[in-house]
Amino acid sequence: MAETPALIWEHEVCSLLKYGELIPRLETALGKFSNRDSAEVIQPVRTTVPLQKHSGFLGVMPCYMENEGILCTKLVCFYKRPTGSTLPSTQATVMLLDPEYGNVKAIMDGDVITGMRTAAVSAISAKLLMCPDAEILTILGTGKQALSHYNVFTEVFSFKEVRVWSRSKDKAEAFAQSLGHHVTACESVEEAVRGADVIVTVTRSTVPVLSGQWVKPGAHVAAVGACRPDWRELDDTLMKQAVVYVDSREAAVTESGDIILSGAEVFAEMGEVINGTKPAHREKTTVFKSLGLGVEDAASAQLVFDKWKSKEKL
Ligand SMILES: NC(=O)C1=CN([C@@H]2O[C@H](COP(=O)(O)OP(=O)(O)OC[C@H]3O[C@@H](n4cnc5c(N)ncnc54)[C@H](O)[C@@H]3O)[C@@H](O)[C@H]2O)C=CC1
Ligand SMILES: O=C([O-])C1=[NH+]CCC1
Repeated sequence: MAETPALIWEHEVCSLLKYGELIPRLETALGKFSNRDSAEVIQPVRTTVPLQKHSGFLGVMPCYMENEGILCTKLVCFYKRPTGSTLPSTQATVMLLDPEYGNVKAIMDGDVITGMRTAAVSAISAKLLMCPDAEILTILGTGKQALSHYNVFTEVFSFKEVRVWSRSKDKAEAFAQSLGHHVTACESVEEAVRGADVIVTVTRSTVPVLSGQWVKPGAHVAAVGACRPDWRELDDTLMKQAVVYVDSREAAVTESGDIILSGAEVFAEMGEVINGTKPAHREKTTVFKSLGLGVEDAASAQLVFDKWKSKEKL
C-alpha cells in the first residue's frame, strides 16, 4: 500500500525554498531540458483549458525526469481579474509522484513555487545576458511576480537604482514604499525604463506596454507576462531590435503573442546558453521571453520535498 501523500502547505514551501539552492537546480534543469534527451527530461508544452467565464485558463504542466526519478505535474489556474479585484490571478498546486509506482508522494502549494521559480529563471537570464556593469533595474507591474522578482534581483545583484511602475501611481507608490525608500515609483513606462539596464515586465496586460523606442541599446528585458498567443507586453519595435531568448522554443511558438504576432526570430533557449551551445549576447539588446515550464516546477518541487523529508527526520 502506498503511503498517504505528504501535504506541504504554503508557509512550509516558503520556509524551505531559498534562492541560493533553487537557482543552481533551475540552471541544471534548463540545461537538461535544452538537450532534448528523453532520459533527462520529457516535458510537453502545457495543456490549457479555457475558463471563458473568467477570461482565464487551467494549465496542466507535467514533466518526467527519468534519470533523476522525478515525476511531477503542476495545475495552475490563471484569471484576468477585473481592475480593483483583490483575488489572485494565479492559483497553483504541484503534485510529485513516484515514477516507479505512479502513486502521489506529495501535494504541495504551487503559488510560492510559481513565484520563486519564475523570478529565479529571470535572474538566471539577467546573470547571463545583462551588461556586466548594470546599475538600474526597472520592474513594470506591482503584483506577486513583481515582488518575487524584486526579492531575487536584489538578493543576487547590486543595482544602484530600482524603479517600479504600475498603471495606477498610487499602487506604484505603495509598492515602492513597501520595499523601502531606495525604490522609485514612476509616472509612466517611458520614465521608468529610459536608461534602465534591466527591465522586468510582470503585468497582466494583453497589449504592449513596453516600446523598443524607450529601451536603451544593450539593455536586457525579462518578459514574464503575456502567456497566450494573442497577448502582448512588448511591441514589435523591441521584438525586432532585440536578440530573443526563450525558455522553450516549442512553447514560444505556441503560446507567446510577443513572438508569434511580431514574427520575431527565436535566437536561443536559455538552456542552450547554459550548456554553452549558443552565445550570450550581453553587448546587444536582449529579450528573454519566459512562459514558465513544467521542468522548472519539477526541479523546485523535488528540492522542497527533499528538504521537507530531511526536516521530518530530525
Ligand atoms: N512566465 C512565467 O513563468 C509566469 C508568468 N506569469 C505571468 O506574469 C504576469 C504577472 O503575474 P502575477 O504577478 O501573478 O499577477 P498579479 O495579478 O499579482 O499582478 C499583475 C500586475 O499587472 C498589472 N496589470 C494588470 N493589467 C494591466 C495592464 N493592462 N497594463 C499594465 N499592467 C497591468 C496589475 O496592476 C498588477 O500590478 C501574468 O501575466 C502571469 O500570467 C505568472 C506566473 C509564471
Ligand atoms: O508557468 C506558469 O506557472 C504560468 N505561466 C503563465 C501563467 C502561469
